[in-house]
Amino acid sequence: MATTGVLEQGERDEPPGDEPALSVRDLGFSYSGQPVLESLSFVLRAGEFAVLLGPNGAGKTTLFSLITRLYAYRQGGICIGGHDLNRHSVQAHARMGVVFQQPTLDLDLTVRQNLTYHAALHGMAPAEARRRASLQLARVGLQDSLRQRVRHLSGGQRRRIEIARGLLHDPQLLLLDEPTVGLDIASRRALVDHVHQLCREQGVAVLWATHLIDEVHPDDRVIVLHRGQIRADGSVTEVVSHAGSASIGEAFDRLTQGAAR
Ligand SMILES: Nc1ncnc2c1ncn2[C@@H]1O[C@H](COP(=O)(O)OP(=O)(O)OP(=O)(O)O)[C@@H](O)[C@H]1O
Repeated sequence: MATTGVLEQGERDEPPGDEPALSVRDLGFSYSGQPVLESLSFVLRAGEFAVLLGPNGAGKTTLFSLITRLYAYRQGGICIGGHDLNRHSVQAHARMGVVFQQPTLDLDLTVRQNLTYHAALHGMAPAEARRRASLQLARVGLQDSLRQRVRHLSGGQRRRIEIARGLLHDPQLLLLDEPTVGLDIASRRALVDHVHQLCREQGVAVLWATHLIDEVHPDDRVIVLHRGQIRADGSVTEVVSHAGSASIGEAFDRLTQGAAR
């Protein structure tokens, strides 16, 4: 089970470069005194694809809200590329891309405008922004859509554009919160396969949150979250064996006491 190696956090301004893409240490969080995350610890290495698998209400979005600093945490720590999120948030977030559960593209702008606007927020010069937009769009197979208005694209294409946007500033870590919501089965499968390929080709670490068991690939690392606690963390084989089950679906059911059904 992959639960070791969490960093001593916030000790350095410039990490040496071999730091984990993401390290979460003893993280806890409550809404109005009601605990929703309890002592979460895990480390995500460069190029690793991890599925954060949890039923509705497990705490996946809350975890993402802490990593993106929508909410502040007081218990535990988060480091991105070795940068402590509370102490060096600008450096930490420069190394992270996000695809939120709710789409956030401007439908009335073109694909290029959406991407270059985001690049400007990251301080990129216009020529560099255009170069990177073309590169990332080609990687998601949408190089011909630059001048199209987002409103005219399909749900699957829009999600790919959000992924291209998340990768525009060449982050070490890509977070995706239930990115297949609203897509049909074929588009879902294509998107999952596609992000696996990006992960392999670009070496970016991916944390993919979902409650859908069929989005787990056989070689993935799986972190099972239930009621704010990590119930298992390891390869598919390890999680299945840990739960004493015959398949990852059965293991998920057992570890979440059927909450996923
Ligand atoms: N703003 C909030 N105020 C109070 N409680 C909240 C708030 N947001 C979420 N919760 C509660 O925190 C728990 C975790 O919710 P969260 O949205 O993080 O889970 P999730 O795993 O992302 O679920 P889903 O798959 O349904 O999005 C749930 O019990 C939820 O009701």
